[in-house]
Amino acid sequence: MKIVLLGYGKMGQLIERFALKRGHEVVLIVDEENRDSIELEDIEDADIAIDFSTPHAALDNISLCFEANLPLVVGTTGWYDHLEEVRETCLDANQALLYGSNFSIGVNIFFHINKLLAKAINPYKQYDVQVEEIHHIHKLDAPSGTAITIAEGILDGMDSKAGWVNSVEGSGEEVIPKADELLIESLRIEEVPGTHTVLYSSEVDQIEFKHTAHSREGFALGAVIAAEWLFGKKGFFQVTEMFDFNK
Ligand SMILES: NC(=O)C1=CN([C@@H]2O[C@H](COP(=O)(O)OP(=O)(O)OC[C@H]3O[C@@H](n4cnc5c(N)ncnc54)[C@H](OP(=O)(O)O)[C@@H]3O)[C@@H](O)[C@H]2O)C=CC1
Ligand SMILES: O=C(O)C1=N[C@H](C(=O)O)C[C@H](O)C1
Repeated sequence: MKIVLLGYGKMGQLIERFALKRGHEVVLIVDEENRDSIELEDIEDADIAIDFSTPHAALDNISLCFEANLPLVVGTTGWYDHLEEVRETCLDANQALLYGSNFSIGVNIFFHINKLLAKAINPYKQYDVQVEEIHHIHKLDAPSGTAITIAEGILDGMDSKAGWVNSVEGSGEEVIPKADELLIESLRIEEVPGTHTVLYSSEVDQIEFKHTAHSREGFALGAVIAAEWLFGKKGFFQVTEMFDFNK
């Protein structure tokens, strides 16, 4: 496939490496410096775009790809407040977009088990639940997109929680969750690639369910596989639709 990379930071550069390894061609790299000079004709002949840019840039990049009829994989997080309007535009204009807060296979297995775990614990009201995410200090958004997906999975399965709230360690803002609010605690430490933990606590014990990324490689390879999966399709997809863990 001829790939346009939107964003060429930590993830964009790694995705290029995996794309080339899997026999694809990177035909254009777009970053903050050249974004304003990109015209529709620069990207129209490509097969697919992969966006790992910034929460602020992602929406503009999505519009550009829709205009150019270019299918798009979006790994960027922090824009999900606009998810519904993007979905409608995508479907109305007969375009193709696949997004995901996390493209690693391990985290997608984690998402699946997280939902099952929440449903299993739901009848046992003595357990309270909390999510913790740890990332590097350069991360622009909080909570992480992955933590939001995990929280949504828990809210789906647990009647005792109605929504989530976020607290960022060291922000100086104290967040005390109400009984029906799920706390997502965000920590920013050095160069941590991404660690997510779900904690169920009762007076007598604690259950910890944890995923630790050792590097960004799983995310990057997953994004290239997602582009291969999306190629030739039309519609609005989530990365979770690529997997069927019930087979
Ligand atoms: N879904 C997943 O599996 C994963 C998602 N992510 C998400 O991906 C995003 C990128 O992460 P990461 O690579 O670590 O971040 P980086 O900050 O390393 O890279 C972001 C890149 O985007 C560029 N950029 C800024 N504005 C634009 C624009 N308008 N158009 C195109 N590119 C632009 C920046 O350019 P410049 O340097 O010139 O400013 C930079 O090269 C984040 O939202 C992160 O949360 C990260 C890992 C996994
Ligand atoms: O910014 C990152 O680095 C990551 N972002 C994604 C997120 O917000 O969940 C995925 C991964 O955890 C790394």
